[in-house]
Amino acid sequence: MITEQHPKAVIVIFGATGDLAKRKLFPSIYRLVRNNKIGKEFAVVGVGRRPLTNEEFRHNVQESIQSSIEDSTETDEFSSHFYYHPFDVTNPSSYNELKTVLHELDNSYNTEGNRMFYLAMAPEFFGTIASNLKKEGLTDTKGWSRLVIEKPFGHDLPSAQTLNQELREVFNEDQIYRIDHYLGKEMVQNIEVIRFANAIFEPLWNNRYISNIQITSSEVLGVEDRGRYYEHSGALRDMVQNHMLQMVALLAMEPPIKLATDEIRSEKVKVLRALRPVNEENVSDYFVRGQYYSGSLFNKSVPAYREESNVDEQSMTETYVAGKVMIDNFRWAGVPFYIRTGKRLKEKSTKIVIQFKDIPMNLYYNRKEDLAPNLLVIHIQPDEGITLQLNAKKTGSGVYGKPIELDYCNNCLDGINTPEAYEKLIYDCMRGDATNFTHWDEVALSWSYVDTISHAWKKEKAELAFYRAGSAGPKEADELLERDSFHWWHVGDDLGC
Ligand SMILES: NC(=O)C1=CN([C@@H]2O[C@H](COP(=O)(O)OP(=O)(O)OC[C@H]3O[C@@H](n4cnc5c(N)ncnc54)[C@H](OP(=O)(O)O)[C@@H]3O)[C@@H](O)[C@H]2O)C=CC1
Ligand SMILES: O=C1O[C@H](COP(=O)(O)O)[C@@H](O)[C@H](O)[C@H]1O
Repeated sequence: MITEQHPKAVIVIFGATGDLAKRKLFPSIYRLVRNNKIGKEFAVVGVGRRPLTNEEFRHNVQESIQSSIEDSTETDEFSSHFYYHPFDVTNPSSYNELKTVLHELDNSYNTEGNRMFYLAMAPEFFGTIASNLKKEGLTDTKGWSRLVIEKPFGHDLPSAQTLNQELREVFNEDQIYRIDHYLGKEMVQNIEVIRFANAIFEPLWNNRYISNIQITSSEVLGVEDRGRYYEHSGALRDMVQNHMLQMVALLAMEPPIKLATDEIRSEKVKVLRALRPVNEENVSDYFVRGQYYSGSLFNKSVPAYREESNVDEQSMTETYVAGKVMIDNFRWAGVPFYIRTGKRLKEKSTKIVIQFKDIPMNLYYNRKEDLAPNLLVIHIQPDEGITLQLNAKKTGSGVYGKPIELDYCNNCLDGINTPEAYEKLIYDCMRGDATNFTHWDEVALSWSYVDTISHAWKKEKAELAFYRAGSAGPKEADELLERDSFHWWHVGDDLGC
């Protein structure tokens, strides 16, 4: 049930001394308060093992929100809603004390027994925390109890199934909010509106008019201090299994009968069910994996992946993936969805390009040149907007055409400060709107698609395409499209913001 504005709750953050809490969660809660999305009826309890006092914890919270502060007089009031409760989450006896704390805060902040348990910790703790919450009665409350879990949700289908069973012993599916922060991004949410609110696109949104769709998510950062995690994950599990396949699903799904959580999720599930499986024999026809070697970015030398800390010097982990995803259904048969994502690339950019088929005959364009295709570009980040590439008459005499771009920039408009993905998702969870969280069926189907690829790669150890840090990725990713007579588009670099 979606509740109205100003939801009330006690938010328990497990992992409150960690990186995610500091960089994303505290600032997001701050912005929700500042923007009057949540009122005074909330409290946050941080859990971690470090022995901090409430004052020290509040100081950390204040530090983390520095860049979002508009009025510094508000920060003491804001941080006074934060409490710290140190314990080791594997110790069952500590949960009873937490229960008492939550009960007191429910009363002091009039939160009506509503509780959000946010697991910002390594996934091996998820099952233990959930079962202790139940055993010690923290979920027995007169309000709602919701569990928010961070990725990774398992590392393959069997481990995800085990984790899901553990969680489902305590929480129903509709109490579990699996975060995919891409679903909180403004322009990812805009995909549905662009598609379903525009008469000019929806009739063309199929294999009769679209030749291919390209989704690129490129990063400048390397693995930073996450080598230990990333070695077992790689770009396929870290980005493709979740964010990239979610974008594919949103682009390819049928219009839902209404904008309700279950309807949208069920349309996404149908897309994931229609993904053409890749197997050991054909994996190299569909997917390329790469790893960066040393190079330079913004005039600074950067090391190879194999030289990063906590990374094996013979590592075969992919830091780059390019793939051709086929959706075998009526709407999309024959239309490749090309995806690519990688670390240490030359720019930070997430973009979707929809390339329409050429018109049947070229009357206007310079005959020696290829006709410029119509492109619809959805700029996800850092710029947010839409570009439509059309053909228009070249000024002057003659009947020559030239490609022109119609740009709309979402984050250039005065006064518009796009909310952070986490800000929106925390708010959605507090209001009970699970639309932009992933349902178990989506997670399971994505894992089963990705698992066959990683099994195939394990067997064929040799195929790893190396690319220079600071480059656009391995040439093998270009060849993947060239085989289909396409190429990656690099369009509308910025929207003039
Ligand atoms: N950081 C990011 O940008 C992103 C992170 N994630 C996911 O979010 C989760 C957290 O990531 P991140 O914040 O980076 O991790 P960190 O390693 O920075 O933080 C881990 C947190 O867990 C706490 N912790 C660890 N063991 C215990 C224990 N036994 N009992 C109580 N607390 C414990 C630590 O507290 P203490 O040391 O005080 O015990 C710390 O607060 C991970 O699942 C990660 O994959 C997902 C997307 C992005
Ligand atoms: O989930 C993850 O996403 C980030 C990229 O997110 P973005 O919002 O900056 O595009 C990625 O760096 C990280 O490895 C991955 O775990």
